[in-house]
Amino acid sequence: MNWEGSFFLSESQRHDEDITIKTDNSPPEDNITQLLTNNNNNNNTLRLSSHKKNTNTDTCSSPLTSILFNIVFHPHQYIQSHYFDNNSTFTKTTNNTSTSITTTSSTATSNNNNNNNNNIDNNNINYNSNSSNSSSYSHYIYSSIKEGLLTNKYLTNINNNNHYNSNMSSSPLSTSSASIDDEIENTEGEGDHSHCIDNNNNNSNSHNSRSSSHHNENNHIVSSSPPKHANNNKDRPINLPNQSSPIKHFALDIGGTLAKLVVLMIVLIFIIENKLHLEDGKPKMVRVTGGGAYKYADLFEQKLGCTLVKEDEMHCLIRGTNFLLNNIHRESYTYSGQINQPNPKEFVDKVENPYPYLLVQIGSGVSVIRVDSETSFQRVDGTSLGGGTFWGLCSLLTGTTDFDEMLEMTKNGHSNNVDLVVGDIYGTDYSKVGLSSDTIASSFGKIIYQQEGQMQQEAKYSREDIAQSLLKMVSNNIGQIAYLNSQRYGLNKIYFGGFFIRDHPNTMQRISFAIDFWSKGKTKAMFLVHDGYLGALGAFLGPSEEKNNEAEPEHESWLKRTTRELQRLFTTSKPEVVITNQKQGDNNNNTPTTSTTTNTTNNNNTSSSRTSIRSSNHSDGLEFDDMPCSCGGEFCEGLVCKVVVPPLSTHPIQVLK
Ligand SMILES: Nc1ncnc2c1ncn2[C@@H]1O[C@H](COP(=O)(O)OP(=O)(O)OP(=O)(O)O)[C@@H](O)[C@H]1O
Ligand SMILES: CC(C)(CO)[C@@H](O)C(=O)NCCC(=O)O
Repeated sequence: MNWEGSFFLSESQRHDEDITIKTDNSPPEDNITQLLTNNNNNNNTLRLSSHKKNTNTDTCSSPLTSILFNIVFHPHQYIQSHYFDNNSTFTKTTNNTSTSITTTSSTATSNNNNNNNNNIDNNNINYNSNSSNSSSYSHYIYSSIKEGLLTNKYLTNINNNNHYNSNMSSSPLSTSSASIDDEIENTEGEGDHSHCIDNNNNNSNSHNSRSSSHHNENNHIVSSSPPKHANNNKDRPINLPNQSSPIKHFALDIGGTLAKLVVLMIVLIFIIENKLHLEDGKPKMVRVTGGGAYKYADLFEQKLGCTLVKEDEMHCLIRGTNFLLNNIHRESYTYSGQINQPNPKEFVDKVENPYPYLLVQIGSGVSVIRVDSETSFQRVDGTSLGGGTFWGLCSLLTGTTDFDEMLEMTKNGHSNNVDLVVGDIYGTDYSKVGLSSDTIASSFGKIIYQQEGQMQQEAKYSREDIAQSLLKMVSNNIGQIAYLNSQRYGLNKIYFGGFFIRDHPNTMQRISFAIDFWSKGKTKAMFLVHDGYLGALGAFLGPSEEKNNEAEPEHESWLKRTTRELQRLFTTSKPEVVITNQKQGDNNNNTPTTSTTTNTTNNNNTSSSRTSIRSSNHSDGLEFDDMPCSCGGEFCEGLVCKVVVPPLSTHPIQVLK
């Protein structure tokens, strides 16, 4: 079997595609089972909504939905060739105006009762399927999710009759570069904003079709390319140029939050309906990482009948991070620790040799991983006070369950109303030991005074104060642990990943502040544009496990073939090929002699023999946003062609014990 695929990480989708699924009040595991068992039961209704505005405690939110869908199924070629190329027509009636997306095999009709109201029940789309292949609701859901249209405003009520209630508007594809929210706004209440899609099959060589769009006879925008992304560094897609066939490559990161279960549910429906788990009628493999890879292995195998390839979570995190750092221009950045800086982010154009570095992965819990080279790492520390702690405590103390709402609250709080600061104790600075009067002496330490009627001069605390104090508490603590570990191993690069960060200014500001504070300004916290997707990415990039397959010999791993394809691609588009012998990381000498591990891989080979391929049309320092790239890689914009080819080694990544 070929492991081929591409992925597409779009920051603009990240915040808007999060989905919540609620099925009765059953716990998620039961829902999954129920869903699979009662697949033909019309009463089995799933309700989807964004986690954002949903405060219902029976729901589970899904922060990773968009990326998992993108990574697992995204490839645009797939959507276009497999879905829209199958002759389907979607018609949406909005305020008595009918708009359509024309392909040819199925029909969806929208009966709009009250389009100005975002309540789901006021808008219906009856999705009438007349195609056995591509008319399933999951196709529609998937394409809508992928294009960011299934947000909180597009609450969906689905049952297995393929009757589909939604106020979903617009087409699944659009050439708009506006944010999803803008797009929603533009489409609401107006019937003629839907876009049409033509059937160009975007394979990896179809760079000429990139960003091209025109109006068809109905004056709808006809696009032969995926949506353009806002002129924002974060919105850049990442696309591997090895996508030539429908997806055979799945990767799921099923972590400690409920969210991943929701992803799992949707993914399962999608996989089953489209028989993506079968190849030539036989079960195929699905790559899964995170704790859920183990916890739900049986379920996957029983219900889908496919072989699960369990990828180790830490391996995946490191593989994903290394890939991003080595290949993606302006992936990492620092964030100012000062509040209200006008341009707090400073991007690093390219990390020439990131090793050694410390990765602090903040998910439900926190893992601290020392990465010595592309092939060696060690999980050196961890703390249970992580993203789950903030989420859980904040929920207990403020009554909201919505993560984004919590973060919103942190913006308007005054944590000094609940935190005891040095000034509260000393009345001034404690400068002798370097503590300014506004340094937090005790998180939540002021509450008890307030409750006992002391410190009456202080304002009473609000939910916002609590949320801000909690964020500071968790972030400071993680920052401190990160700093101590960086000192322990003599590392001056600390990268923070995980969905806890998710580009939230307050979170990054606090972590940066903590690192600044503890290192006395010597070390900077580094963040990653694709922070929440390291594990999923790593699983996707995992080596081919089909060692016994004759058609796919071991040395022909997916990574190697991708690399080869890249080389071929760049060679045919006549790039300037620059071979560089890269330097060792600049802080190798800092590695202390107290290190307890032995690196059994040949790091020298790994780092010195790298070949860097550059397309001549991109030089360092050039702005890449939204620029067409002549390398031929779709969406490249200078990202793909800046690829540093990893060594064609056969060693697996080694975990040092
Ligand atoms: N919309 C959201 N809903 C829920 N949690 C969110 C959301 N956005 C960010 N988070 C934070 O992300 C954390 C989960 O992060 P992530 O998905 O990286 O970890 P995980 O894989 O579930 O956990 P672990 O790695 O510990 O198994 C949550 O605990 C929460 O703090
Ligand atoms: C258990 C994992 C690795 C699951 O992702 C993560 O939640 C974690 O690192 N928790 C912290 C565990 C510790 O105290 O080291």
